[in-house]
Amino acid sequence: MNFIDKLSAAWTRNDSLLCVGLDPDLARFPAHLKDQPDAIVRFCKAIIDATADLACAFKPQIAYFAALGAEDQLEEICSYLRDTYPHIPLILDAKRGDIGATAHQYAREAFDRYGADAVTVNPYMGFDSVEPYMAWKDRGVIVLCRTSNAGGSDLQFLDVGGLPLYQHVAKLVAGKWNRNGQCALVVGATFPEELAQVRKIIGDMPLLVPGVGAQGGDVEATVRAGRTAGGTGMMINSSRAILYAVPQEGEDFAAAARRVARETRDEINRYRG
Ligand SMILES: O=C(O)c1cc(=O)[nH]c(=O)n1[C@@H]1O[C@H](COP(=O)(O)O)[C@@H](O)[C@H]1O
Repeated sequence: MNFIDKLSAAWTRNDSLLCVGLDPDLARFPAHLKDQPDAIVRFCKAIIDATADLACAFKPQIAYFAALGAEDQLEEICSYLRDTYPHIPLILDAKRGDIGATAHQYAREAFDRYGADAVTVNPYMGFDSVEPYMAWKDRGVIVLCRTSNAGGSDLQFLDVGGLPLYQHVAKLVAGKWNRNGQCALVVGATFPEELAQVRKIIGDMPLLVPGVGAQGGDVEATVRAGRTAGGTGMMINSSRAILYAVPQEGEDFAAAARRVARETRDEINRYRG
């Protein structure tokens, strides 16, 4: 099953547009895990098990692993995800961008080494830097469009032939670049007006929408702006707010993560229409 079909099936099966981000930060781990050699694997597996029935996707952020030299732990987590929850898409957040020959190596890393269903990429270097990922026709290529950070406006709002650059990217990716129907776009939940503009341009193409939770994006505004007519079309990502939810009485970290994931999923569903 290709990425888009797998995502559609996960939206339905778990009645969820919530993407759980896996951004493991040892400094924020529970004390009993911090000193364990396999702390990252144990933490991420516990989060995955606690939220798998509430999520439409999982999104490990590669920098959190690579910074610690923990790529082997990322591999183990990815293979656990693929084996245990094969119906849930695995998105590798790597935001890669490079010349074609190098991009091909990044694609091998994402799709062959980690077995990701989709990867995030940066469009700044143009089509020949994105095309190598498309050789894996059953995988998704998720292109940065209007990112969630304030500084995204520095370039993404520049006027290009009468359109802000991010809208130009949306048109390109939904049109010429989407040869195999495997593309999606990243638009931050922190910018619901732009999210609505992008949705108008791209039809039903899926959107990865980070920025609810720790970055303060408004869930209602996000869902109303980004949903498709069918009430889907988005992977709304939350990472830190779920991973580091403060346990209430009787909860461990995984139960707290589950509670916040459920609340977030349910809040999203309230506005899907
Ligand atoms: O591509 C992404 O996932 C991404 C794009 C973007 O515009 N903004 C953004 O925050 N992200 C990622 O989404 C996650 C957001 O994490 P939280 O702010 O903790 O929910 C991080 O892993 C970011 O790297």
